[in-house]
Amino acid sequence: MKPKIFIDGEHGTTGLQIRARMAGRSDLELLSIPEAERRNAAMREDLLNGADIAILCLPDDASREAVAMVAGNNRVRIIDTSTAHRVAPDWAYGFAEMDKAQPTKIRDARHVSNPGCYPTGAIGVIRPLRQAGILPDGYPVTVNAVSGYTGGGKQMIAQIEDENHPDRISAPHFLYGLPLKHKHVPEMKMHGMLERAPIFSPSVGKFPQGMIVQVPLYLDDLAAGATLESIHGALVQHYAGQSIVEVVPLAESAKLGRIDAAELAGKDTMKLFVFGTPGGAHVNLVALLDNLGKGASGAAVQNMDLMLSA
Ligand SMILES: NC(=O)C1=CN([C@@H]2O[C@H](COP(=O)(O)OP(=O)(O)OC[C@H]3O[C@@H](n4cnc5c(N)ncnc54)[C@H](OP(=O)(O)O)[C@@H]3O)[C@@H](O)[C@H]2O)C=CC1
Ligand SMILES: CC(=O)N[C@@H](CCC(=O)OP(=O)(O)O)C(=O)O
Repeated sequence: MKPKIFIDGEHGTTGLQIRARMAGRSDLELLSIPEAERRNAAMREDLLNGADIAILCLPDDASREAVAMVAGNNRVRIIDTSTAHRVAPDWAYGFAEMDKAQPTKIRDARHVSNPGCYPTGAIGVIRPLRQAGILPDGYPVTVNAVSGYTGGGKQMIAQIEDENHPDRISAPHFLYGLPLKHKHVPEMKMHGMLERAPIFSPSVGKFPQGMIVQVPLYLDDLAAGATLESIHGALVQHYAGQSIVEVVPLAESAKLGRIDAAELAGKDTMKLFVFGTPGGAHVNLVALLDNLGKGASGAAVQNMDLMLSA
């Protein structure tokens, strides 16, 4: 029998992209709710309970409600794309490349939380350096990022694309999260293995999909002897043997004059760069991804496939 998959929130930004990735998959049976019934709790509860894997593409509160709807049903496994369960100890964090043991944890989990888009980039560059002993305890990490506007879901898409929207956003690029309490900070801290919460400054650009996450570091505040090469080497070693996260060779990065935030739009991969001048004092770690690809829907499908491989 084919595994039954229900995407709760399938008519939203993340849900639609997951559905598009599943189109043409003859190995799955997709359970679907008509768009007009998307908030019909009784119908959702039936579909959730009829699924082998339910993928939640909902706001945090609605995700918690959906999990409660299947609480008595041990058969249903869940992938939650919201922030609701990303630091919950009994949920597997769905970033398969962050640790050698992670694919097995995801494969065998009943509950998987899909990582945030920004944390995928930040954890992607920070965690390998923590594990390699290069980024010391207590280092004051900062994370600066720009996202495509689809990261704000249907509401922000309308604010940017609809010229008649009452709360229209016309800025070509804007900062937000200004009180420095963004909902992604706890997962960056936990899964980045950081002692101190990073200072996270997000922004949005007037392009639909794509993301740049930057983590600049002072070399002389890292472990003794840290260089561009040793940092790059730690990333290369960490990501050896998989095909989703690419660590761009130092020589190639050195030739780049600029990074295009939308370069990986439509792709489910992530590129990591190490920038700086040999012998210089600073290094800038950069992650490039699609906020809806490896940052959301691509990762959800990757996690679903891992879970189905159990
Ligand atoms: N967009 C992105 O880049 C990323 C998003 N995520 C996360 O994915 C989740 C979904 O985000 P996104 O797709 O962008 O959001 P959207 O607003 O685009 O879509 C959410 C969908 O959920 C529906 N919905 C809202 N409340 C309920 C409810 N109580 N019961 C049933 N359905 C409901 C919405 O319906 P309606 O149209 O009626 O509001 C809509 O169809 C969020 O938790 C978000 O944080 C994670 C990573 C990246
Ligand atoms: C541009 C924008 O608004 N981005 C969202 C994050 C993307 C998202 O909703 O994803 P998570 O579920 O990972 O939070 C935000 O900053 O709240």
